[in-house]
Amino acid sequence: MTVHDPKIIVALDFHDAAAALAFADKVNPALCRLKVGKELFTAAGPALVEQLVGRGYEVFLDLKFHDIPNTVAQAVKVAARLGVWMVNVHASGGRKMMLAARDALDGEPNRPLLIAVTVLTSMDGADLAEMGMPEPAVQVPLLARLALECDLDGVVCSAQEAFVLKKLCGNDFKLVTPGIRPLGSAAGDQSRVMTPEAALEAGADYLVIGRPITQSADPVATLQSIHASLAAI
Ligand SMILES: O=C(O)c1cc(=O)[nH]c(=O)n1[C@@H]1O[C@H](COP(=O)(O)O)[C@@H](O)[C@H]1O
Repeated sequence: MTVHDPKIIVALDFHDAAAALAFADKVNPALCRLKVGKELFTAAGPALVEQLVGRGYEVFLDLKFHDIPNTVAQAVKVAARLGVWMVNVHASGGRKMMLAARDALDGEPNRPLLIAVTVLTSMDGADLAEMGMPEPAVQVPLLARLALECDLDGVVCSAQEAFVLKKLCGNDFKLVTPGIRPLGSAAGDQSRVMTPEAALEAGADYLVIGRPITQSADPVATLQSIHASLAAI
């Protein structure tokens, strides 16, 4: 099965490079993009990212940078030089941090998409309330507007917020949505979840899917069956 501009980003949350490369060798860049997050990057580092890029994959480097502006700016610049397609920061790092990250990428020959995490999909209203923050329906649009004002390319949010954010931030502002759960799969630690079909219908541009694919008995068949369900929309 070949998919043009695949919407599915598979989260390669593996302990080591061998497991990640074994998965990458079973699928192909026309079928999915790949995400390298904190677990895999801590284990395998930039060399693994470059290997995946070398195999033709568009790689989302998900290290959710959140630090002082200069530190984050330098980190996203180094990420750009690894050849990644997308890199993220935490929107709660604030305007100055996001502007510094954005400026640092100007002039990079291979500028990755720069996106900001709004509220983690593992969190619900009660989690935010005990940190003195409003519910996701309020906090996510607030942080998405801030990211838009800083000229970022989009945000990570729950698909539950996608419909509102597309209206608020416009069609070109990319919505990257984890917390995707096909019917019947366990939510695990995710709180704000949606099925792949509902997420796409709500306006999500990219669906980040990890365990429902990587921990299924046949990951490639699961990925293909999710694609088939999306093609029917
Ligand atoms: O930035 C992310 O990718 C991210 C943001 C967020 O709010 N929630 C979230 O789950 N993620 C990542 O998306 C992936 C979801 O994986 P599964 O829950 O296994 O599908 C993980 O790698 C998370 O680190």
